[in-house]
Amino acid sequence: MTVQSAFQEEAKRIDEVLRSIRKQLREIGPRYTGNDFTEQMLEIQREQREQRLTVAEREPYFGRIDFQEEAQPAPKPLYIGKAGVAHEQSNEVLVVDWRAPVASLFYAFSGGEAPVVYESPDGDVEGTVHLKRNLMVRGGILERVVDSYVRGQEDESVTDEFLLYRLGENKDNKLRDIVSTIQQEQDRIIRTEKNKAVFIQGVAGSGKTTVALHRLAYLLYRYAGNIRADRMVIFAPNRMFLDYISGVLPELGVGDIMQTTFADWSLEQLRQAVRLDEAYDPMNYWFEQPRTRDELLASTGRIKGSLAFKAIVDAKLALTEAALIPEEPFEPMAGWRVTPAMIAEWLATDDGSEPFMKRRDRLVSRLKRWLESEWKARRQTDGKLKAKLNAKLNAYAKKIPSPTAAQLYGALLGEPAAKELLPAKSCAATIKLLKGKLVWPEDLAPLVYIHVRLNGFDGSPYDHVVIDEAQDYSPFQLEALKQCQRQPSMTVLGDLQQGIHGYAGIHSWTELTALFPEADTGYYELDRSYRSTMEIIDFANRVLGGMGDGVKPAVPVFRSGEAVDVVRMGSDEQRLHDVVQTVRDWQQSGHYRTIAVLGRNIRSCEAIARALADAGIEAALVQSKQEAYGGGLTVVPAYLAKGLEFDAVLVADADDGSFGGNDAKLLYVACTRALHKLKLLYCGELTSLISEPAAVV
Ligand SMILES: Nc1ncnc2c1ncn2[C@@H]1O[C@H](COP(=O)(O)OP(=O)(O)OP(=O)(O)O)[C@@H](O)[C@H]1O
Repeated sequence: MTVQSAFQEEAKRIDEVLRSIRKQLREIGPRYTGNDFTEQMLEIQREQREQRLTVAEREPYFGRIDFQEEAQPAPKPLYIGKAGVAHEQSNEVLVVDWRAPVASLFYAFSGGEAPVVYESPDGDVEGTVHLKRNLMVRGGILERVVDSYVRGQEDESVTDEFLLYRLGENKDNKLRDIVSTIQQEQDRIIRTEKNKAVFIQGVAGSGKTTVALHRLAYLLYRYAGNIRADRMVIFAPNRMFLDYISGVLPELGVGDIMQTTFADWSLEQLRQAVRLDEAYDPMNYWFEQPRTRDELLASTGRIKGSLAFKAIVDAKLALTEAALIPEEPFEPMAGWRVTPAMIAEWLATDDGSEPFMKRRDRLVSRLKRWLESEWKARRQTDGKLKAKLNAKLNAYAKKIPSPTAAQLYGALLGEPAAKELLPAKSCAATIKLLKGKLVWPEDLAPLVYIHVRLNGFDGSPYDHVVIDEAQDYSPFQLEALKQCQRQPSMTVLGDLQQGIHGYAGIHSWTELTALFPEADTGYYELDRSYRSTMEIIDFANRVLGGMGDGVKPAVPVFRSGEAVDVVRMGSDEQRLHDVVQTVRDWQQSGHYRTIAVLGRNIRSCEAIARALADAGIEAALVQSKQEAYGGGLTVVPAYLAKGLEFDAVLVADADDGSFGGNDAKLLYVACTRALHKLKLLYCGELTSLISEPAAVV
């Protein structure tokens, strides 16, 4: 078949499918707004169907795979799209949902005539693939048809032409879905079973965030009825990042998933009983200037996030639990007596995993009931006596501890065990803050952990938890989150090579994987980077290369672009002048939709933003509390750009004063934000992290 006739064949089919979709949309009819419960339920289903059909109307499908099941006489074409569609009358499947088992063939197939297998609910299905075709449909119009595999043709491997086409496009201010080009290694992770803690170590731009979001959509489809979107949660590093990723799930037909930061979530759980101390922003402190490895390792954030610190917290909680049983009996009147042994027995009959405060409340109710029954058994009637007995009960109940998380944490920090781990100065400072109901980010994990142990989790246990940028999490944070699930079902993703928050986060994945039983844990690595050109990835790999053993270089997809420029400036003034000129040139070229100027710290970025403003160039200066990312031209400290991407990136201060020998990860993060164009400027000495003189012009 010629390319032209293939195009015509597909264009005809698209028209037919679109006709069916539009007919079905028309037939859905007017909205129901009445009070009948059954009708309301049906209306929810109609609404969901309408949403699916609306997505399908924009782009009914993006792929076709011709699969011949074993024992079948001929191959059958299967069209894969974001939402499954059946014919309105015959019920024939017109489009297969990308999450359906058979669709995995489209993603997993890598060429060759050998039989392939996919897992269906009824068992493995074997067969052969005859055609793999990508189709690009925009606004209902077929624009491109690319065959990546045709059985019997000489080149039997699947080509990446369609992927390269997608990667070459410019980006706007929102991350996009990748359903049409999910790669085999990504698909494997997306389709991993639910009840596991899945860890993904992936190089910059390997699609970790994207994969995690697609995995949520997959789990909701695969385990429909068993899990719910409103019992899933995504943890991201900051609110701006949440805004950046906010478009992906709706595009995949998924709503209602909570998306939050660990800080916001913890403060919510703590019912806003404390606030973050605005006077201390750890990022401003740690990124103000280069820091040594020893400084990072000795940071109080690392200690408070450690399992050793959690052990102290657990010991304190155990003592609090033991104190639920008072030393004295409850004896409101001579001969009316409940002994500590009886109380211990009452408590022991409770479910041991019940939060302390619930057990305490239950105990007090039990004592009340006991008093009532004694009252009746002894046929008492004197109202004054009753009031006296109740007062005694209240006084006794007061002796049973009921601390808040902040009180218990503050008490713990005053004890020798805490001071053995933490500097006494730090303990005293935290206690002082707590008195003013203030905390630092590093205190949130212990506090929320204690709170949940004391009071229970506020809400239904989570069906699935996603943690993005997990290299910045501590073991204690994960322990706090584990408490909010009945069984581990998590997707935990990150990149140790981007672990720039070494003062709080992990230094090896085993710090987190060890928290789960091996049988419930999956670990995957993603090495291919889809974001940047080969030139940018090679350059970024060299920045990391200086870190020595254990570095896994990113493997680029074969997408070539311009060389990376490293340019020396004679003075700081000249440097700012060049920033303005470069930005102006890039904007005028019309090649880039998103441009970022990155600086080492907020001071450097403020100077750049001023220089741009003086030149009449509008730019958004991003600070740590930024809520949204608007695209266009952005000036942002490198540490806040993590997770984002831009068509063109200018690193404005690549000198050795800004990026010291210990800052390879930070510079790597900065360089890997660029899709198509990367330029670095420096004054004086170039940072030693860029060792390759050939790269310097
Ligand atoms: N299979 C794919 N097809 C097309 N684009 C892809 C694919 N995988 C990833 N990408 C693109 O690569 C870019 C990087 O993806 P993403 O941000 O999810 O990566 P990441 O691993 O989380 O990156 P980082 O760690 O640097 O933040 C995005 O533009 C995404 O759309």
